[in-house]
Amino acid sequence: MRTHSPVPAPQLRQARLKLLEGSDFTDAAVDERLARSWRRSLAAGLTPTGRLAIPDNLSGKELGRALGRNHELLSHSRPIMEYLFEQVRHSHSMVILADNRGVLMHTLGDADFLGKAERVALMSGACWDERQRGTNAIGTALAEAAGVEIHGDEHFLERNTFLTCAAAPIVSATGELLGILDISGDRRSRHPHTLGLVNTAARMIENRLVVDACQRHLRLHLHPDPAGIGTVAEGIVALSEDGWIVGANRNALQMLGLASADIGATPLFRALDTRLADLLEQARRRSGQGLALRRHDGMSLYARLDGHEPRILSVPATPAPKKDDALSALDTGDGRWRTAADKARRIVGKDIPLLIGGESGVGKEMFARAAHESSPQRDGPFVAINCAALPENLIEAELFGYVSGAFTGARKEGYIGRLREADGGTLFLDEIGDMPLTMQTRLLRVLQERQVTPLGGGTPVKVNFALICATHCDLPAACASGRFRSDLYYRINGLSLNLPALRERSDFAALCDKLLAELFPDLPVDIAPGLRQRLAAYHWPGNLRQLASVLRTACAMLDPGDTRIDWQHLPDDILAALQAGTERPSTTSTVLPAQDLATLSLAAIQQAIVDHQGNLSAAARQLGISRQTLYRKLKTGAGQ
Ligand SMILES: Nc1ncnc2c1ncn2[C@@H]1O[C@H](COP(=O)(O)OP(=O)(O)OP(=O)(O)O)[C@@H](O)[C@H]1O
Repeated sequence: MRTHSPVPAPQLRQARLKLLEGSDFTDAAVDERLARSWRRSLAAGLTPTGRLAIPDNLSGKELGRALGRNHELLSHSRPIMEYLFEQVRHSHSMVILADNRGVLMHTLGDADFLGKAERVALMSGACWDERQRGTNAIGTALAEAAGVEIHGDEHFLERNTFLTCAAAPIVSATGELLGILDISGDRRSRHPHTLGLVNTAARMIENRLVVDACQRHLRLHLHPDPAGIGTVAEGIVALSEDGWIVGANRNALQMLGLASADIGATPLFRALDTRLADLLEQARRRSGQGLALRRHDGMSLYARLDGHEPRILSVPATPAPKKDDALSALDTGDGRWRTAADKARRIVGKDIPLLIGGESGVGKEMFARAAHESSPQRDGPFVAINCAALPENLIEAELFGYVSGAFTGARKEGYIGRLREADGGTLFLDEIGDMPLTMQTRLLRVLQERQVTPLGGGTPVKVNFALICATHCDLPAACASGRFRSDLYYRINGLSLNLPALRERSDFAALCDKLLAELFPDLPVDIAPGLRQRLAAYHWPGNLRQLASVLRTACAMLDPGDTRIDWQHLPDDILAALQAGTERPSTTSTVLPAQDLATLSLAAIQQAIVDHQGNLSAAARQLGISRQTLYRKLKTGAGQ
């Protein structure tokens, strides 16, 4: 556990003996970390010459699942492990990747050493947690969350003392310990630079993971020396659209004086003497050249800005004060969503109609309900009508009601209609752009006169409701082409808000946690970190509705007692999309070009219809969209 020359074996053996006798063994031979590790080994019930209590290799099936869970880590580590192996080839060594439980995932080794290694279970599926194998580089690096070298007799178990090992942790963009990279070899092959080599390789893997996980974010590549940017020593910071640090590698945390717990909880301006808007302005002025930054203590840092330009800069750089209402209960941290909620809060109860735009499934109806529940009329009814789903010949009767015997098939006692049902509460007209023109005229009259006349005559009845409309379509364009009455458009558009598509949101992880907590309030289900990153990069044509449906299905696939969603639990269509690489590609914009998106959506819809032998309802269910939405998307080439 050192970078200088190893301590002679007899001295170490004597210190270990003292430990076993319960006397003080700490002296120059045993550094602090090694002493801690030996004590942990002893506390786990191990003795240096004792036999392993339980055979701990994972079965083939368990290993397969572990490999699935660590898919991202493995795919980024493999090329670097191969490179590393080239450096140590013919030195009786092997390169090992272990997961965050110490289970060996992948090994590359010299043939002559592999046989020896297998005898002590240095092979895929074996677990090298300290509690099972005593002090060893992999287990101890995990326990200490730091790079360590364990040489010869520093190993707690006698059977492992022929080894020399150096291991370094691999940490995710959000500070989670993902696994351990290790070089193990015959103790005679020890090289003083091995730990440095492993540490560097682990940082290279981390940098790849951070860039991959934060593809859709603006990234700051930092170093105190301009020449350090782009090297393994660079710091990488990912920023949300509203200027919060949402990911970072360990180099960056060190450069900014932050801890991993600060990721997601720190705005950029708290770490650096700049705000996101100033940074972007500087980047624009210096077009492509490096940026000069300063920490609050005056230390200079140089940076390069990479990734996507935020689309919205007008969001507040500090989080809005926590509001205890139904809208804040839906707030999972996205800047654009929060801005929309703040605006909605200002108009509720003020007789200003709200018009909510956004793609299908972004949560327009949930937003409308929450706006109602955050309003003074929250104790009144919330009446939701989907204008696209109502058959044209029934819509009039449904909305305005009718008197007894108004038409064949009408209820004997008549019907007051949905508009009157909303009296004293909120009327939510979903897909208002799909309302037939004749109906638009009647609705406009109701909104102007504030009274409803039922079909078949009868006296007009006063109504009083707050109005919220939602649409996926471009209403100004519909007005221009005569499909929507512009006087109605102005009447319903007191305040218009656009909710962001899921792929544009910066709070994917928090959103998943919220959905999972809602689905399983009593079970702490989570998503394997690698998979979560890939899901975050997917383009989600069905938005939150699709995400909720995928998580629901994945949860249903969990074995009893399992609480982690991984690749094998995903529905086939998502799995295929992720494997085919149809996640959001890293373009220079946070949003896919509309044309590409339409093509992808259409392809996904057509595939779903084929998968379900033409059954549109089943295809819509699989995609997590309504049947009407599926029809519409087919009609428009998946454009809206
Ligand atoms: N904030 C949220 N938290 C949790 N789940 C949400 C949220 N918003 C939406 N969802 C999920 O997405 C589904 C669709 O939401 P909603 O019906 O509000 O979307 P929409 O934009 O009105 O869709 P459409 O345009 O197709 O009518 C909900 O049933 C719910 O499962």
